[in-house]
Amino acid sequence: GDISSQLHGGYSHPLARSWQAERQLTKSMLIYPLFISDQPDDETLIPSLPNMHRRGLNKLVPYLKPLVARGLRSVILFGVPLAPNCKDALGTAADDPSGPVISAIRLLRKSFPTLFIAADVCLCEYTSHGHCGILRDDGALNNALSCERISDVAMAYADAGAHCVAPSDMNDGRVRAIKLKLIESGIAHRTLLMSYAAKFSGCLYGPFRDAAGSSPSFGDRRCYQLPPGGRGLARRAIARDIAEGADVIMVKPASQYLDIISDAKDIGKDLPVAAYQVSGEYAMIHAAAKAGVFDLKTMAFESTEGILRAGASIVISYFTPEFLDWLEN
Ligand SMILES: NCC[C@H](CC(=O)O)[C@@H](CN)CCC(=O)O
Ligand SMILES: [Zn+2]
Repeated sequence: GDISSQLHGGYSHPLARSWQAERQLTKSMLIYPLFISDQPDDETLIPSLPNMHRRGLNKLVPYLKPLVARGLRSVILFGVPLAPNCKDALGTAADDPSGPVISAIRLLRKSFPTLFIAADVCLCEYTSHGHCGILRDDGALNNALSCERISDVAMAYADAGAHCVAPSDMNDGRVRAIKLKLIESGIAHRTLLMSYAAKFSGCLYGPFRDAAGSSPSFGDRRCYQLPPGGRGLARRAIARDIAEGADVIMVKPASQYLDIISDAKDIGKDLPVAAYQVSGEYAMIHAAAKAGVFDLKTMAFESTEGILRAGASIVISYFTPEFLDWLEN
């Protein structure tokens, strides 16, 4: 055939193959999720999430010290309130000043001055009903009350010193509500707003819900997380959150939604796009590797390279500790 039919020469050498990628995975792209227990000495393995633990305040610094030394740059905090009867219809415990997330923000800011600390903002870990907001009598989310409450929780985390607040609730207009309060209180200049803009309902969050005790007590999240087929809705939600002041747009889950990551980069070409490889994706890769389908490390990289290829430059990944080692060698 003519000369243009010959491509092999462009990627026959390993270095030339690496040049074909627009983005390479680096340690600074990784955000590591942490489950913070309200029991100070807790350090409990999470059966459904291989190698993941929930940890109390007394166990956090010793655990993170070697990871920060190996290049950990960022964490995102999820509270796991275990105290009996601490959950109510408003998720009051979410912004308890002595609660797990606010205490951990203060502790980590003090202990690791260079660590970028993001706080997930939602109510589902703290509400008696397990939904990501405040409910109406008919069981649907009360949008106005939920945005008011979510933005209050975001403010509490930002006031405590979080570098980033990340609303994962999917209430309409919560990004605007948070941004307005950040501006009004004069801390918008030091707080990054990362929106879970396109977050889909589905079966990939089970292990997380086991870990965080955040399953809905009735119904599901199909009326506020996006329908898996809703590409247009995702594009509209991404455009809306950018207009409302999001500094980073996140897509979640990741591997089953690479087209959405690509859309997010297309719509938000002037913003960094993040993707969250969720608990179900992570557990599935571990299960398949254990079953001998593929090598764990190879698939951890291959799935993440696909997420980067789609347009993400930030990855929330439970593989972060391993990547710190794998990227070193
Ligand atoms: N606020 C929703 C939490 C949501 C899971 C759910 O829908 O219950 C995600 C946390 N942001 C789950 C993350 C994961 O599965 O890893
Ligand atoms: Zn939630």
